[in-house]
Amino acid sequence: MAIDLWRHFKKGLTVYIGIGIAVSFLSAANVFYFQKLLDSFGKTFDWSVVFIYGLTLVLVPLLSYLEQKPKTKLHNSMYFYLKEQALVKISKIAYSEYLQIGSGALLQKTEAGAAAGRNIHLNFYGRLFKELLPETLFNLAFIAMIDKRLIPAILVGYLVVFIVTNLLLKVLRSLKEHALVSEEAMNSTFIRGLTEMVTFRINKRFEKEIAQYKNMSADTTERLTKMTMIHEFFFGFFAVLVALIKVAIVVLAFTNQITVSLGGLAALIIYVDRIYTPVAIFNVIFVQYSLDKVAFARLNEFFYLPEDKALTQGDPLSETINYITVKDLSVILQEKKILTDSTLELKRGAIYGLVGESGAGKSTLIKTILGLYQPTTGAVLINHKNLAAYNLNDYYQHVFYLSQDAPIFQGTLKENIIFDKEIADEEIIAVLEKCQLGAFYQALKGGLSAEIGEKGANLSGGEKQRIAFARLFFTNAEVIVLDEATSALDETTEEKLFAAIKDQLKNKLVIMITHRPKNLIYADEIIELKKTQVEAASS
Ligand SMILES: Nc1ncnc2c1ncn2[C@@H]1O[C@H](COP(=O)(O)OP(=O)(O)OP(=O)(O)O)[C@@H](O)[C@H]1O
Repeated sequence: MAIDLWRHFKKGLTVYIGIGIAVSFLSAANVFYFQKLLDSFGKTFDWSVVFIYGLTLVLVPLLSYLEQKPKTKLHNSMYFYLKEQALVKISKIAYSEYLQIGSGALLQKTEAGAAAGRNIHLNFYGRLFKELLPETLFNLAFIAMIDKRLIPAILVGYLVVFIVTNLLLKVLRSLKEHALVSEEAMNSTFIRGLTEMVTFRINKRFEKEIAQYKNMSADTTERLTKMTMIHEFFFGFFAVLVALIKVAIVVLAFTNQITVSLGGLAALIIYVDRIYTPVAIFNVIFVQYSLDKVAFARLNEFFYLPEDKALTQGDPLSETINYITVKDLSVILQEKKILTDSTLELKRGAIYGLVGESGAGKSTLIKTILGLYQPTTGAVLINHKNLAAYNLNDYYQHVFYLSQDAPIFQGTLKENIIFDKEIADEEIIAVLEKCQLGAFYQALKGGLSAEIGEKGANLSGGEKQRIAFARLFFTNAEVIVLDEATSALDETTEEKLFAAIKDQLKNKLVIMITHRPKNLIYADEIIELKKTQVEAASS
């Protein structure tokens, strides 16, 4: 899926470019009528010329003001739209691809890519079509109306300006490229430092990290300063070049080598600025464009990553899930055999305790049952029909899953328990009591609206697990998957929690991964997973 900003912002871009073309035309026409006025000075007085001159003069600032609205709208919405699309992509991306992208790197990629996408469409192509091209063409057309013979000389001027400025900009480009690379490296060091506070502090890594950041920042500052100086030199140099052309025109006119009226001469001097400035601007924005293209291409690579089509395609699943069968299942991930020929028969109404040494593949088995990983061979059957034939979004209506990683997200306590369901506060509070979180809730400032930090910072591991567990009371799913969901709880709390959820688990198909043999008393059947093989054992 490539992002087509042209199509999405067609209306805004058309208005923006349309107004720009009108402004360019009116500015060029204004000089033309100014020349007419000068040439008729002291001879005739034509009201219509004065009127058009005045009108072109007044309309330019008016339209320039109106242009600010589509421009500002596009500037913000293009950037936000690209980031919104990154969220849409994450919602559909294949799980195995998702695992390969680091969240820090993705954050950087989307920030830089969204800004680059906006620059390419608005600041490069937008400016080219609304300003640079029309300004050049309209002004050339009006110059031709003064004297056609000037056009070839102006075109030679273009060539000279283009070649000279291009040479300078090659240096600018290489500097910008290096500055971008060092800025990226700085950002990763920065993000790493902010997110890995505890690991870096205990391992005494911060000193090195800060020194590294300091060095990089000095280096980048140096490059950015150099870049600005070349920028400024470029515009200064360009201004001298245009000044020389203006002097040449005056000399040619005064030595009668070109025949031109006084008004024509004044107009020519103004036109020279207007026809050469777009070349200079083009050269500068082209350098930025070629760099932005790289950042935007990187974001597009992310947009092209495979999506999990099974999320929306396939048969609907409305009937209750009574059976989950794992049949001759093998899973290979990154050329590593994780599961081999595993076979299991699971029924609704039973709790299955899934055990096995660390790395045996318990989570991988669960994730394959959840449709996150695809079987390499064999299949997962839902009510005796291949899971691959079903639409996963429908399947997830029937599934409740607590992962072994921190299951808390940034948001309020209430959101973390019921997501966007509508449930009375008293009901939620009663569930918190059942989940052994009564005292925690009483002490919490802000109650259910209290903000819980990213990944549940400020909460103990056990509190996080119990909050996530509270979700179980608000689900209608008949398949319950608990992946070491109580590993951080002490035995007494865990016992109380299991006693409280007993009724919730009745008539459900429950798969419970656990490393604690004691927890197996809750299981009707124990499944022992050995490395690369699943074996069903008796309860
Ligand atoms: N996406 C992946 N790509 C490659 N290898 C993976 C992937 N996910 C897991 N593995 C590997 O598969 C093996 C099984 O991992 P898994 O997490 O399923 O084991 P587990 O039995 O749940 O372990 P634990 O009890 O420690 O949580 C491990 O060796 C792990 O490194």
